[in-house]
Amino acid sequence: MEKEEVVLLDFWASPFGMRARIALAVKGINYEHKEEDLSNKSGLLLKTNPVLKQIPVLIHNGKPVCESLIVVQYIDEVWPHRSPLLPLDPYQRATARFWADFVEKKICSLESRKIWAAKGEEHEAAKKEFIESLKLLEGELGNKAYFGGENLGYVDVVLVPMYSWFYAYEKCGNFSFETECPKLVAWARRCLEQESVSKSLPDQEKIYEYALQLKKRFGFE
Ligand SMILES: N[C@@H](CCC(=O)N[C@@H](CS)C(=O)NCC(=O)O)C(=O)O
Repeated sequence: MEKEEVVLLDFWASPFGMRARIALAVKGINYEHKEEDLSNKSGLLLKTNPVLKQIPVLIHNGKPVCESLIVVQYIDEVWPHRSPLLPLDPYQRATARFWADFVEKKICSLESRKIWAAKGEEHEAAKKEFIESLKLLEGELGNKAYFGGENLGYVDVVLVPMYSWFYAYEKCGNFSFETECPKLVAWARRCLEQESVSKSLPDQEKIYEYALQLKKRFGFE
């Protein structure tokens, strides 16, 4: 088999980049990691994602794949034999995609950033909606170890990066995830026992410091 060339354009604090990192780690793929300076994007990023100019971009044998949900699905399809992420059954696949889409709309949305970036009523409303969404996710998790069942699956890979931001959300939002959603916190800790996750997620304190810098930079305080 010819040697594969896999490159990931990434940014350390990005939950979207973390998804790609986890999926590659789960599959055991060797790749070149290129850290982007998002205030001074590389020519390679502009060339490989000319439409959105965002990370992550997975470049597989010279061909770019953009958008983290699509990147994770691509990784699963190209390397299907090791640790499948999406279920084989079409209905279960559709269900996993539904919840990944839910995470995208409710957990990773611009609205949820108001928990750490906004004040007053805006902040309270964002916090309430965010916690309600997490509780719905807890319901979907049920008594399973992972959203994927006994093993890490697509929804786990899509959601768990947000755990690295939870501490920043808690500190800025003045609430406790452990109190609000204990089952989800236990799930996140379980995911972190897997090396593919622990080595892909940055330290929560570092993310908190970064969130404070962003707040200052965008004039939120
Ligand atoms: N929907 C995209 C979101 C990616 C995204 O927001 N990337 C951010 C970093 S967290 C980025 O590249 N920002 C630079 C910019 O928008 O100029 C995905 O899932 O990949």
